[in-house]
Amino acid sequence: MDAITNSQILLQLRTFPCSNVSHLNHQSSLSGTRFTCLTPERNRLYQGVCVSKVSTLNGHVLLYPGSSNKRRSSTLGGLGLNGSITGNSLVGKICSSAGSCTYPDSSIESHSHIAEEKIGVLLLNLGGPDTLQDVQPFLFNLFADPDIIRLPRLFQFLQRPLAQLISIVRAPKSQEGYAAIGGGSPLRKITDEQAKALKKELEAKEVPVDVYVAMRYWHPYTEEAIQQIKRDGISKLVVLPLYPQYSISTTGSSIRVLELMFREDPILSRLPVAIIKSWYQREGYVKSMADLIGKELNSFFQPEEVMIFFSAHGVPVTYVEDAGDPYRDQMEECIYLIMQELKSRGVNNNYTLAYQSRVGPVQWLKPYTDEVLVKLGQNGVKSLLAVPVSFVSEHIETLEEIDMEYKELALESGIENWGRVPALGCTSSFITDLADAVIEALPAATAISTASTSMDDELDPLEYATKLFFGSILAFFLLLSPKMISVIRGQIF
Ligand SMILES: C=CC1=C(C)c2cc3[nH]c(cc4nc(cc5[nH]c(cc1n2)c(C)c5CCC(=O)O)C(CCC(=O)O)=C4C)c(C)c3C=C
Ligand SMILES: [Fe+2]
Repeated sequence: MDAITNSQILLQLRTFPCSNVSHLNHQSSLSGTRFTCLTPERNRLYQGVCVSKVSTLNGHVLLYPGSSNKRRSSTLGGLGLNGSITGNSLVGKICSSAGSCTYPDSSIESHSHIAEEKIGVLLLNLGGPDTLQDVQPFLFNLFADPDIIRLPRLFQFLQRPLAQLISIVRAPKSQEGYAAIGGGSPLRKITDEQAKALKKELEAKEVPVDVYVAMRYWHPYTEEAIQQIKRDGISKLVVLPLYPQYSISTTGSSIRVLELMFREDPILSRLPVAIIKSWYQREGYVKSMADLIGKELNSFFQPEEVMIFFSAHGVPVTYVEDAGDPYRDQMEECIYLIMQELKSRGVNNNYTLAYQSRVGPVQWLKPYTDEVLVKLGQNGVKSLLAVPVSFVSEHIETLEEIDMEYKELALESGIENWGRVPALGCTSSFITDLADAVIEALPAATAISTASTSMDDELDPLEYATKLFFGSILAFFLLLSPKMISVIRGQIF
């Protein structure tokens, strides 16, 4: 960026795919030089206003501001933390507020301010226990999340006691799993390595950033990362979940926590933020997955005979069917894109998708991984390549559930040749693609909106008290009922 003067660093894009920008058709009422940019990757038009000049540097498209110092609207993806969840509409989009797009103040203020711009990248992940002693408190944090155990509003006051109960009952089984993979989760170490690799890659692309790791249920907690971001004086932030597909229970939960923190803090609420909600459809990711699959297929004696078995983390079916979680749609599209890429390379293997890791008595997304493995074995499939597709790092569900439990089940069911594709980790083509995603998101960063969200909808106090009273009585009897206790013991854990 050495050749760019301060006033020129307004916006920076590199091969900006329009699918990553929300509300492209929105027309600004403010005057400014129009521009159109044909994105080389997808051959789509990218349009905007209020930009006086377009040029390129180091492969980045630079958009220069108009002369006004005032806040202004544009058709660039203006971001808030309160993007709504609407099925496929999230596909490939950066979180957008209500469709209005705003240049962040920091981008159009004085030159000296721009010169001080410090970009931060916040990696979101789930977190995992470092030791076996951490397992129960980690599980408590997880089950206390209203995006993981989704209680009706009336029963939400039971969230923490229920989390305490479930975490204590579940802990021994989880501890067994973590003990089998070395006594703790490798997630923190791998995520730290990914953070370092991303920083290095962005520096190589002449976009210096600080990268932070924000775990949802264990250290380093999201709150810790955000405090560090404040201390470091970050002036623009890109939020990048390490989940390729969006789910209410993963990316959605972390964003909700961020939203709460940002809305309450006068400094954070003015910080321009861009959130990349999902990125499973990015060419770099799809190609990196196809590379890994192709490589593992070649380790089989007869690669073309191998069934490619995509195993995705499940979610309860109500998330998708009642709460509008786009996770299943995104997962199916993701598998389709990976298979298209493999076909273009001459790989025409049979493939299937199933969902793993269900917890509790409710129905989860089907088909279930264990059931499909048994059926495939019974149907005569002899070679199978498992592809974990919800995560980009190794953790308990790849190292223990897939490599141990599912492998054993598959071999017992008649499958003779078993293989598993490793998680992407720090694969260089993947890290490069994440770096590109960050660069593409930067121009759309905007300060959090102060508009109210659905979370602000308050109940009438009398209605609330009544519901609480009757809810408590009902919950008390439910929890004490012997039938309920046996259901919890027998079916959930
Ligand atoms: C009970 C509900 C759960 C939902 C819904 C859920 C969704 C979900 N989770 C991941 C990724 C991970 N889950 C991990 C651990 C984990 N998850 C649950 C429960 C739900 N997950 C539990 C109880 C646990 C603890 C482990 C266990 O006891 O089985 C992890 C961390 C693994 C580690 O190594 O520590 C990840 C990562 C996704 C992607 C997802 C929805 C799409
Ligand atoms: Fe999980």
